[in-house]
Amino acid sequence: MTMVFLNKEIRDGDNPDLTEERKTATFDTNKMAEVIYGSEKLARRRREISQAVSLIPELADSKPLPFLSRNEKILESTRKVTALNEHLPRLINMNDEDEAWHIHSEVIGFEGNPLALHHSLFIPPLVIQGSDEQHEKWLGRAKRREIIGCYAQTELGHGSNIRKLETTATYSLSTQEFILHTPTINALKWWPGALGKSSNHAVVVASLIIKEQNYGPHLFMVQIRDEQSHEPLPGIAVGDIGPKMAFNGADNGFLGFNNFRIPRGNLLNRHCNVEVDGTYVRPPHDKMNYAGMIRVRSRMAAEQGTFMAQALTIAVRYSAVRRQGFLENKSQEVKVLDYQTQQHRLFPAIARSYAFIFCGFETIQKYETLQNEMNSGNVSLMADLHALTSGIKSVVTYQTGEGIEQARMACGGHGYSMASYISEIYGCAIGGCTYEGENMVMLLQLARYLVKSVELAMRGKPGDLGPMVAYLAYPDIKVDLVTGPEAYVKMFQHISKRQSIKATEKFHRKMESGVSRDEAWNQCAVELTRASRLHTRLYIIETFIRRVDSIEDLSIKMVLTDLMNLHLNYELLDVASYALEDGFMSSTQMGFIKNQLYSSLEKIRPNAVSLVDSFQFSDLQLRSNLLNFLFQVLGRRDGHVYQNLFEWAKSSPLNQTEVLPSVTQYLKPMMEKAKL
Ligand SMILES: CCCCC/C=C\C/C=C\C/C=C\C=C\C(=O)SCCNC(=O)CCNC(=O)[C@H](O)C(C)(C)COP(=O)(O)OP(=O)(O)OC[C@H]1O[C@@H](n2cnc3c(N)ncnc32)[C@H](O)[C@@H]1OP(=O)(O)O
Ligand SMILES: Cc1cc2nc3c(=O)[nH]c(=O)nc-3n(C[C@H](O)[C@H](O)[C@H](O)COP(=O)(O)OP(=O)(O)OC[C@H]3O[C@@H](n4cnc5c(N)ncnc54)[C@H](O)[C@@H]3O)c2cc1C
Repeated sequence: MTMVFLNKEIRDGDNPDLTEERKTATFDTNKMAEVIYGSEKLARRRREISQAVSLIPELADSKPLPFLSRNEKILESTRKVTALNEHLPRLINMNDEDEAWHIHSEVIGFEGNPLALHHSLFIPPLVIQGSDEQHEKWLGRAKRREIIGCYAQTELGHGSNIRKLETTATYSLSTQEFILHTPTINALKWWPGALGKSSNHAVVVASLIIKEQNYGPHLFMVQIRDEQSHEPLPGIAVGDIGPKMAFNGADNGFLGFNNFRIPRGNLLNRHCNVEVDGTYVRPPHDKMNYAGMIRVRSRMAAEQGTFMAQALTIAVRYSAVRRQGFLENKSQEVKVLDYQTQQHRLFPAIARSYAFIFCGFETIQKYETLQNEMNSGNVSLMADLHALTSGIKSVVTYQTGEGIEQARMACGGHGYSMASYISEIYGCAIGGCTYEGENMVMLLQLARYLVKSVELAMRGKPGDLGPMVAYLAYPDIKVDLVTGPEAYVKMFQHISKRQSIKATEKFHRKMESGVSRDEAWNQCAVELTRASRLHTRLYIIETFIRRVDSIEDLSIKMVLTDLMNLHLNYELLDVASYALEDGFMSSTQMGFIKNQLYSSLEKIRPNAVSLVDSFQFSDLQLRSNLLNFLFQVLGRRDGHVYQNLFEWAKSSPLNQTEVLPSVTQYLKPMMEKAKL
């Protein structure tokens, strides 16, 4: 029987320790899901989709994924994604990217699949950079999945420094074609997802050469495999790059061109062009060809926030059923969730998950505004959003990695087992520190923007600062943290401003002492990245406060206020040394922050399970309950962990036979030999 209590679904037969947690929570998890996902409709749609997926057996994993070999993983992810495509139009709104993302994560898990990049990195650059005529030619085919594509930018020798990509696209005046060529091994495309074995088309980024002049990286639509035989076309070398830390259900690949010709019309030319006579038509912004990367980065905060939320759902539920050690009552061991250290490990990460998701919705909206403006020829918002998303991408991926690793450790030994699924989530999430721009490189991009802003403020032009950096010109007025969130923001603004100014001044001093600009920049790089992180963390705090301010439901507002206070105190404590250094923060204030932090942990404790339940991840999504399989495992909603761990172990392929060949071939002879 299911009893609904503030929508927390207390189910007969659930582990009583979890039931107890759900009963004591002070808010309605459906209402919280509406805040997390943006509206009642969006949250409800997620539940409906999860429910629909759970009723379609062919969308379930046919075996536990960690027991599969690489080939089996690719076969399984391809089976599921093609089966899913058959059902999609019935299950989701096909124009809704969030619904598509959600359903893929239910069905595929974190292993990746050969069509993931088709939708997220092949179609979007075609939409952004392709002309109407090019949309006519390829977009329909791509959307109907008549062709499969990927995004091939990174090379063996260059990823971060796009300007130095070595793949060339040389315009031939005589044939009006581009000749794609890979001049060296280093110039092989390397890493693109789904390139290795699955795609037959690629958006290829290559340096455009016209009459021996290099115009820098441009995007080209390239067919790489025959549509019938799927064999590589003559002049193309393509294959898989081998197993990776995660994403092993996907075929990241390499690609080389041997003077491979494509028509002039294959340069994606909505914003730039090469005329028949070789005249180059410039785009409205120098970095227009990088716009697709801003798009992906703008989605990463919400994406990474949900990755961390999944690991935390597993760890918090498990911590509520895991009993070990004693507190006051010596007759019953305590739930490990009652230990302050466990709370300190998990609750700030829950707060960050919420913060990243809220911040993510704002950045996605900002990108949509940019996209609309770009479509009408206005590129003035690009620089701001590039700077902002560069910082956010770097901070959230790093902190998500930290949070997931804490979740793993919080599960003790069982966290280390793949039965927890946390290692797979971790491998996928921390890829984000590297893909879409290596974190240090992107922090330094934001630092360029901060340094310029400080210079403007120093030149007495604070009016020229955008709203995101206006605080760089604010006067330093001491704050009383007791007054609430605004005081925390002001304290953080002071810290961030001071670090940006210090780094800029150091950079200037270096140059004044005769060091070249680039060398001076490098000698200040650590300080500059610190400024970028502080600026970004301040921005995330502000978005959290804005979101909580906008909530009307009192019970939700109260628990989110607790979570926000935890976030404010945890973040400020983490960077307090910057404010102690110049006396802006006193040691009394430092003590106040710590006490607030500990009291926030206590306030959140009764709501912890419901805070993670509110993300409403299905057991399938957490790989914690596979259809047709009894085992699975740590994050399961019903909390029956131990018997399912035992089922999991019994299902290991190693246990399908009592005596393994490793024993008969090697251990037995060794032991026999030792007896002689
Ligand atoms: C549920 C389970 C699901 C699982 C799936 C989850 C996730 C997905 C899985 C896997 C990942 C998938 C895909 C990954 C794809 C990729 O990684 S694609 C490759 C991405 N590559 C990069 O991001 C490369 C990073 N490098 C760069 O972007 C540029 O090289 C860099 C910006 C660092 C430098 O460019 P450069 O041309 O050299 O510029 P400068 O440094 O000289 O700067 C000049 C000015 O240009 C401004 N600028 C730079 N970029 C932009 C931009 N995009 N927009 C606007 N302006 C830009 C820069 O600010 C400088 O301005 P100022 O001179 O300071 O004014
Ligand atoms: C899971 C995954 C999926 C991917 N998918 C795709 C894809 O679909 N398509 C695609 O084209 N690419 C893809 N990539 C490639 C990815 O975009 C690049 O690996 C990434 O941009 C980093 O570039 P890099 O490998 O050249 O790192 P490098 O730049 O070589 O980084 C190595 C080190 O050098 C440092 N460094 C480099 N430059 C600077 C600098 N200027 N200042 C300071 N430090 C610096 C970095 O901080 C880092 O510590 C993927 C990568 C991964 C891991």
